[in-house]
Amino acid sequence: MKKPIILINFKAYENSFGKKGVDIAKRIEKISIEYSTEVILSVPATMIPILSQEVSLPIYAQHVDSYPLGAHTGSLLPEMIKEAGAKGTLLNHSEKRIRADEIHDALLRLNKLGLESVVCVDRYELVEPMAILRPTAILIEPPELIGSGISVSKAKPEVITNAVKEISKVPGVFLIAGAGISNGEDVYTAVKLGADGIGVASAVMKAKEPEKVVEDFIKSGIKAMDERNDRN
Ligand SMILES: O=C(CO)COP(=O)(O)O
Repeated sequence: MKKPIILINFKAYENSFGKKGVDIAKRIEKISIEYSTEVILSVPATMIPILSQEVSLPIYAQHVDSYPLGAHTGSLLPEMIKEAGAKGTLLNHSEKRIRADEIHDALLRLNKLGLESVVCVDRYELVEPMAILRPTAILIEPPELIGSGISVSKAKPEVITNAVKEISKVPGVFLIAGAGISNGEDVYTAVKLGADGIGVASAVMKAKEPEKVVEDFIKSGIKAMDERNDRN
């Protein structure tokens, strides 16, 4: 993953899929290329094949099941998203919680397949226990702020600073902060507090000009990383 990490969760908005989904992905790709950075798009499963072909950005699923291949109707398995072109997946988003044993099993599979993984947690006490299962990154999001327009950076900066302390115990796992991220200032603050980047959905997916919002995020993330002397 490239810092500052900007992860956009498409969720299931009306413009998350179909032609509108491709259009928004392409607009984000254009901005990302302009700033020589990388924006991760976590998209509905149906969009993985087309977006993996049409845009050069890393495409993630939003969830995978941990069942083995076989008789499991309706399942989305790590092998399937890999074959569809995904580079990784979110796991345990607050809108798609799974059990700890399922997270463990899914991570084993994903790591074996060479897929990246972002495990979501709702509190800092879960950062270290999840990080030792070796995901690529942990995404910390207080659920009450998700979709609120009030950012974790402003409303609960201590969630980020505590999570940063916890992640430092497990070298090699990135920390992403999210929930309510709305503007460049929110991104700047999150990164200055020690996060490797941000996760966002509504501020981008509901925007009239999503590429402008993403540009503001990228510029602010780069500025904060440069001030930390920590950009790669
Ligand atoms: O859930 C989120 C990203 O995974 C955050 O959602 P919002 O950016 O809408 O608060």
